[in-house]
Amino acid sequence: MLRLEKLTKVYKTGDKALNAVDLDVPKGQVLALIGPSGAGKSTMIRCINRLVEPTSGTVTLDGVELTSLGLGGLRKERRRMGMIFQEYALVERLTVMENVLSGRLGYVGFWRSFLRKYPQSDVDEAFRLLDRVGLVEMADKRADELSGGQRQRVGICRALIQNPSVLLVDEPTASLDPKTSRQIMRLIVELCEERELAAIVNIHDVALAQMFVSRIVGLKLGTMVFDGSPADLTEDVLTTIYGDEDWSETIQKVDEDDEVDAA
Ligand SMILES: Nc1ncnc2c1ncn2[C@@H]1O[C@H](COP(=O)(O)OP(=O)(O)OP(=O)(O)O)[C@@H](O)[C@H]1O
Repeated sequence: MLRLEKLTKVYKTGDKALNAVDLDVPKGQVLALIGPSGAGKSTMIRCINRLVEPTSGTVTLDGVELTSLGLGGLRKERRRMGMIFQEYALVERLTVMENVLSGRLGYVGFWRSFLRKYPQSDVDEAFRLLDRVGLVEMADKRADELSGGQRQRVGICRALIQNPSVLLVDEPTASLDPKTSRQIMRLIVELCEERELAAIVNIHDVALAQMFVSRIVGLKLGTMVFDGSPADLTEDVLTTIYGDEDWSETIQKVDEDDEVDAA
């Protein structure tokens, strides 16, 4: 279970990016974080693993308070937080297998990681994960030979091989076409269910979020203004989060897409 209590971030510039956010994310739950540009979504994800230091408030993961840890303790706890990024952040000249195994760098010793010599159990797990996401045939390909969707699958495997308890996912589909975006969201949700992982997915595409996750949190100017199910995300709620627009198309699109999927 991931718990945020009164999490607040004020940047040096005076920008109040997060305003006393309280949030519990239980195991196995995938939560979509929506909100306009500048609402504080990236800041929230980065405060959880302390890539950005919160100004006040606490973050607790499975009973361990991350916000009070020193550097050594934080390094250890970061293993339990898998990150998935919009731009994949793969090492282009390394193979798919090497990129996946790099997720184990927090566990293996300095020399092993320097020589890229991983234990056989890690290699076996990497093969299992690649098989699960349909990429086992690609294990020896270089990362720069892959399509966007394939790269994101590698990014997912790299996060999962860490054996995390939570996934922090930043715009996973922003660079992907609509069909691949759905496949990636579906995969993330399925894997979180299978592995009982909590996940926070920062996502701009509201319809995509509604289609796949059971809980949506809306941020506006650093404050949580919505926490509910996709069905509760009405036009009025979207207006509260994003401002005045005609939202009927956005919401309607979900129903139409579901029909296409079912066909
Ligand atoms: N390093 C920084 N220094 C100063 N202010 C920052 C910094 N990073 C973000 N901010 C400010 O904090 C607020 C929240 O930004 P954040 O990037 O978290 O929003 P976001 O919801 O993720 O936006 P987007 O959807 O565009 O990525 C904004 O006002 C932004 O200008």
